[in-house]
Amino acid sequence: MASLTARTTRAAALHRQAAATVAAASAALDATRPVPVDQQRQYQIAERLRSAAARLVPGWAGVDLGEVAGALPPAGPVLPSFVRVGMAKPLDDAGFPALVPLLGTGHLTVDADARDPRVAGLLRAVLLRLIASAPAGSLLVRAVQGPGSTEVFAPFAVLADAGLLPPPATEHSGLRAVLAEAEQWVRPNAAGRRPAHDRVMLLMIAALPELVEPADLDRISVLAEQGPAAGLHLVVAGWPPPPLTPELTRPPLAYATPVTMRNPYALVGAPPGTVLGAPVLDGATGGGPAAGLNCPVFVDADPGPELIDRVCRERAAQIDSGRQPRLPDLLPAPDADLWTESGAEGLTTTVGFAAGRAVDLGFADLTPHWLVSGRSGSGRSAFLTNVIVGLAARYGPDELAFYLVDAAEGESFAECLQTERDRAWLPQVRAAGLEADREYVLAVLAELGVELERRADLCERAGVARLAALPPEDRPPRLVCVIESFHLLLAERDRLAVEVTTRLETLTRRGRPYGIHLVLAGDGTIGEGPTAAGQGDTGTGSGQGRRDPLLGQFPVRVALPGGGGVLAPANDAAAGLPLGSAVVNTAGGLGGPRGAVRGHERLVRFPDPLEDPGLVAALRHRLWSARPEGAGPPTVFAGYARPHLGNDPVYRAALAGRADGPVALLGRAVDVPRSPVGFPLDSAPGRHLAVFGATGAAARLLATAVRTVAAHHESGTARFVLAPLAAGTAQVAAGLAEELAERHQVTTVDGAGLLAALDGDQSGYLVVFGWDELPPADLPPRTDGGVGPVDERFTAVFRDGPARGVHLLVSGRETAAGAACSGGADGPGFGGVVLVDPLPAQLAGLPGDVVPERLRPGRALFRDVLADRVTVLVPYAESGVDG
Ligand SMILES: Nc1ncnc2c1ncn2[C@@H]1O[C@H](COP(=O)(O)OP(=O)(O)OP(=O)(O)O)[C@@H](O)[C@H]1O
Repeated sequence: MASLTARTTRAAALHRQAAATVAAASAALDATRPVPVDQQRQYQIAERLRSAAARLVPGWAGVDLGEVAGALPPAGPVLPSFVRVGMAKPLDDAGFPALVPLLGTGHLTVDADARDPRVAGLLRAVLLRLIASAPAGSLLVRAVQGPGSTEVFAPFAVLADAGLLPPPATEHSGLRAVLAEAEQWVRPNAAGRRPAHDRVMLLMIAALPELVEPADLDRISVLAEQGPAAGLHLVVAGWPPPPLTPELTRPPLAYATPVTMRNPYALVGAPPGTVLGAPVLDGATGGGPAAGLNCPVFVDADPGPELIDRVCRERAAQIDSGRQPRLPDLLPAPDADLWTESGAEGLTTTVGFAAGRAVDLGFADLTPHWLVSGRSGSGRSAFLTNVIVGLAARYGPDELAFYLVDAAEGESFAECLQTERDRAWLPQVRAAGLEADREYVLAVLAELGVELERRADLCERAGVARLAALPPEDRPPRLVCVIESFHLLLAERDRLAVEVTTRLETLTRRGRPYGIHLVLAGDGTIGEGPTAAGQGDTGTGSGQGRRDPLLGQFPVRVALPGGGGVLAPANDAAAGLPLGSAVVNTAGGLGGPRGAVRGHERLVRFPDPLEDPGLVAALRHRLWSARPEGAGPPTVFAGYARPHLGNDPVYRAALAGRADGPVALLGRAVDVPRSPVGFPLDSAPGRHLAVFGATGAAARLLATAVRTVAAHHESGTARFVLAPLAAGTAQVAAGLAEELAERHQVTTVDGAGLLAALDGDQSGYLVVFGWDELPPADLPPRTDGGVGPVDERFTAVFRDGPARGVHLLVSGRETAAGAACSGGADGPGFGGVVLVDPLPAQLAGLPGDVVPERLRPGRALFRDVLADRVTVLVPYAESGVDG
């Protein structure tokens, strides 16, 4: 016990002795303050240096921060090369700004760290000057603060959201992460060249964290050597580190201007590559005399949190509002070669700008599908157009193909497609659906499903798991399917909605390795977030708190104004977004702690591509001119339009005498290739056609079908008997008769005449407008007591008419459809039945589970009874052949 007490007493005495020695040494060192030799000359030199400094650093980098008030000076046009660290005072009443070179030249070290409040103040002043004078987005800052210096960067916190200054690292691990980032910044590229950054990175270390290791110090030394040539500059307080052990002893940093803290002033050493004045005693480093500024420098005081906060807020706002990007900012340089990018590993384009930096987003393994949401007028079309033209400018048709679908009214994708005024299209677009039916969307998804299987098969045969592993010559292009106004597809929760969802689930789940990508865009009701209508539900009925299986396949979420629903419920990053901005999140919408920097989320600004419509048109023409030889335009399905018979390839072939047997053409299918829908009138039993619907609409569709049948016959080789039995059909029949009579034999008859026409054995087409008007009043009623025109003479036509070249082509009211379809008890009925604008109840009465539950107005359903197939179609425009 006695010896312990003695040891403690001795230790205390030694401590007191050491403290006294330090105090004495400090006083002695302070007494070495350089004394001016010639006072008069000092005044003159100080004056000259003051005006030189004002010229060298005219703005924020040199201003007296204590005098900044009212309106803040603007940022400079370029990054400042020098920055003020304090006032050099050769005499008490003569001083000049002490400037040190930093950005573009080297580094700054301070021997004490930021636990010394003067050092903390100096660091804040230097950082404030640099941030305030740097043009928006040109300076990135990374900060490290160790124990006792944890609040150094706190007043700069608002810069975190602008992406300029992430929260400082405080732990050893954070230091290592920052060093790794800085090393990445200076790392030579594959060609061995230093990276040519368009920005500068500033790494500020206010104090080294605890537990730093010799290897960390070595990394800092190496960064100092490599940094200036690669746009990295260091400000390190507490360097050289205290030489506690030989392992922790380090020489001054390369290219650094050293500042040595004294009391109450500091000494500024010679900047890299220069010698200043006479040697000063560099007692702090123990390194003996070193060239430096031969007078004391009073380092700049802490600018105070108010000024820092004001400046940072203003700069953050400026960066945020920034220069409004324009479409060319998103595109490759106009004089760059076209289509140089490979899509093997993915597709990438610039979608906007954050803090003055381009934000790229792509379709790749980790980001295979995107969900884009925004209220009407939020710039959704603008955002999508930017993406489409951005990709089209980078990847040629060998690398990329688009399917573009918009379910809503509007002019979407018009910039990508041929129009009457401008026949140029984007050569990557395969098919487009405007104001598309839900059936069209389903057809697109079905086509993609077939393509998925084909690609899976291709990969399997090549023994690879991904498209990217195929040899370039065998690798099909990546497919990007954009479905705009997606919310309309699932608004009705019927069978079709379920089918759409199921197909989407398959495609999104399995499409990734095969280069099939989906972009679903919709209003604020899609998604899982608080503003989404379904609260965790795409409309598929899979909500109730469970993760929606479809949405789960979309790691990329883009929230435009009003579209916060695609972000996670707790992520309100999209609240209050202005037009022209979007939150781009690549983590399925997940947020993170407020204020923390979210590497997976960016608030971007994007341009209105049509601000200058000539730009998109010029690009479209350039890409179109470069299209592969023989490439045709995309097939465009416009849901608002009626197809023209004159454009139908089958009809054209018939007119040119190149068609096979006679076919009654009905319209174009609601499918991707817009297939002509026709019913062949060959000699097989049941080759009779019935069209049911409102009298006028059914009659007109029938008349057009009859025209197409006539076109299949050489002049004078066909006979037509027209029977306009239903009220209001005479005019249609008369128009048709007049037209047909130019090339064929035509007779117009009443009910009795029709029956008489059945008596002969001549071949021909019996065209009845008003099938449900049979039997006519002037004939005796049916003998079997039933309704409808079953009569033994009709029975014979049904049974063996086609074999004799006799076909029934009839129209009737929708109410007659059910009774007529069976034809009669004795034989096959109509082999082809068209329902024009059918009601849901009529559809429900049809056999088969592929029949839709309801159709959009202006559509018809064709049931090929003989082939057991159902097709939704758009009937031809009633003007017939105006092509
Ligand atoms: N980045 C932008 N900056 C400024 N204005 C924009 C921007 N993007 C779009 N706009 C303008 O906003 C309006 C709506 O844009 P857009 O048509 O792209 O939105 P939308 O969400 O598709 O709307 P809607 O669904 O009603 O068609 C247009 O007048 C467009 O010119």
